Amino acid sequence: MNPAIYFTLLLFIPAIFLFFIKGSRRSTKRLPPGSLGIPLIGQSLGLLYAMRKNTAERWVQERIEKYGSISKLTLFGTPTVMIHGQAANKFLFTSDSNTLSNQQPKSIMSILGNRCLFALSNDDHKRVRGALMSFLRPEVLKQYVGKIDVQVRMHLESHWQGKQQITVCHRYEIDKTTNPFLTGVHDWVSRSSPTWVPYPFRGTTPPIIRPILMDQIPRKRTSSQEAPSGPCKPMGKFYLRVLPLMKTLTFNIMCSLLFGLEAGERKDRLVECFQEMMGGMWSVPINLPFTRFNGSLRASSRVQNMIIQLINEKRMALQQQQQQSDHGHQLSKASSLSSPPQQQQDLITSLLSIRDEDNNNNNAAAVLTENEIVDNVRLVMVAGYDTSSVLITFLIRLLAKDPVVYASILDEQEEIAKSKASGELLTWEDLAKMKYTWRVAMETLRMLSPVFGGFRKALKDIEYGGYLIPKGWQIFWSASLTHMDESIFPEPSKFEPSRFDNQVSTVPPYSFVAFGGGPRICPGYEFARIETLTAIHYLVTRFTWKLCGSTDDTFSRDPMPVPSQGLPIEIEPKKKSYTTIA
Ligand code: HEM
Repeated sequence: MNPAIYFTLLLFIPAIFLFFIKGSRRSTKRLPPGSLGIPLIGQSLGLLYAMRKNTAERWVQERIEKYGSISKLTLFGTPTVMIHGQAANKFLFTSDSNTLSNQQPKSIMSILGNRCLFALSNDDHKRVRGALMSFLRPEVLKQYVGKIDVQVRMHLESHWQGKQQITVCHRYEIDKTTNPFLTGVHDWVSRSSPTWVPYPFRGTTPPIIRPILMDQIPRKRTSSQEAPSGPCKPMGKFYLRVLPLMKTLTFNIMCSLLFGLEAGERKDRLVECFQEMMGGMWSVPINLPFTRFNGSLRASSRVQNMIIQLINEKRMALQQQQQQSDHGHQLSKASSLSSPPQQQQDLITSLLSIRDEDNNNNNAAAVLTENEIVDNVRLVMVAGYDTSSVLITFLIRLLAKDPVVYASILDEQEEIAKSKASGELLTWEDLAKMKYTWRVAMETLRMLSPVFGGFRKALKDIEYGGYLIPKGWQIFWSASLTHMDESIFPEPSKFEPSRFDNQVSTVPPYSFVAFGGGPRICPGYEFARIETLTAIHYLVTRFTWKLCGSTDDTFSRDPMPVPSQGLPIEIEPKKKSYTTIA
């Protein structure tokens, strides 16, 4: 044989050998069982329908019974592998960033921006997350317990206090010239914040004995809303809807801690834009002038402008502070990421203050770009708003239905309240004493995780559980099924807070995943804990409540759990309240 041909063949033999080996290996890997369904649509509608109908857990369970703990399907336009269980969670939360990346629906990513944590990986994710944690870590957050306490009390004062009964003073015909928003016949309702209520209220029967729901009362108030004279008489019970109220509360806490924004016109504008932005978060990402997605994108850019304005103001304030301190003393520089001074500041100021001190000079570069601050402040607002409000809402429902849990929580909270002077704020140490209350919260999250699950994307072909997950496919995990696994949580349908008596030793790793796990585990855990415990403390020590309407456990997912009608309750202030509003 010609030696040239001989050597060429010799060179190709390993490549040919590798090709066959690789080919034979690939052929041993099978795609998981299940059907991809109709292209692009697949099983998306089935899952969304089940979420709405409060049967999502059953939907996932049925798939597992049919195909086992790993199956393929199509969700939201992408071929997907659904996996579940403790081992699956470990795989998802510990795989390196060359194997899996985070994956979120397109609508969410377009609204939140491409520099938010959801979109980042590797070093960028570490750097930005580290910066956020410099504000969200417990050692820093503990300074803010008092600030959150003030927000909770203000909320109760304006939205709960005096809302047990409505009193109507006068019935008025309002014409367009008096108030263009409130034409027709209205009742003047006299409470701590008087408002007009349309008459006849919802239908033909007299409004007198009809329950009036908080958000059905017109919001617009004008100078024409002067209190009319005349005798007032009680007109019936006042119902509060818990979920919208808890959303208001968590939003206010965010505004105060993230932006240093307290009540006022600016905050009201932000609420409006924020709510519009949230409206299209899970919408079909079709960007046409009349779509929900489009409205949400526009609201998101208005929120962005407001955050940029706040950034500019806070940057100027920091520069002024810096000039003053340059005259006084030198700031100590201890670590490579210098933390902001340990005085209270908001998240934006904190993020602006973090400098990369590797270059060791006064003009060290900021660790985050302006875009990164905007996108991540917006992400924190979204991630923290829907989740904690849902947890507090479902705790309120539980306390109305479970007298044993209620009595134990009340005992714990009254003990703490008794140790405080009137009007004294709660402290970090007080929260540490609320052990039982937090166990109840954890058990509530186990049985009803606000975040149903999430997605990751395979960055290369992965072999998992004997099957192939091809590169580019997404992986879907659901918290609830591991939470209901009886080999991990015996009698999973029983509400048993003692499962969390000593979470580290009693709950195996990667089994309780309401906050996710691994490098992307929720950084807002402590924040959520402080808000929840503070809210429950003041609620149980100052009010009693009972559920109105349906008292069963139903809710729908949108995608967060929403109890029927937002959970209407009837409240009664306590005669003896340990904590008075300062
Ligand atoms: C009961 C309350 C909460 C629950 C159940 C919850 C749950 C979760 C879950 C499941 C994830 C996804 C983890 C993953 O993909 O592996 C997450 C991520 C996140 N959460 Fe929370 N969360 C809560 C409250 C909060 C609060 C109050 C904040 C902010 C103050 C917050 C900020 C975030 C952020 C920024 C991420 C993205 C983290 C990353 O990608 O690195 N969360 N949360």
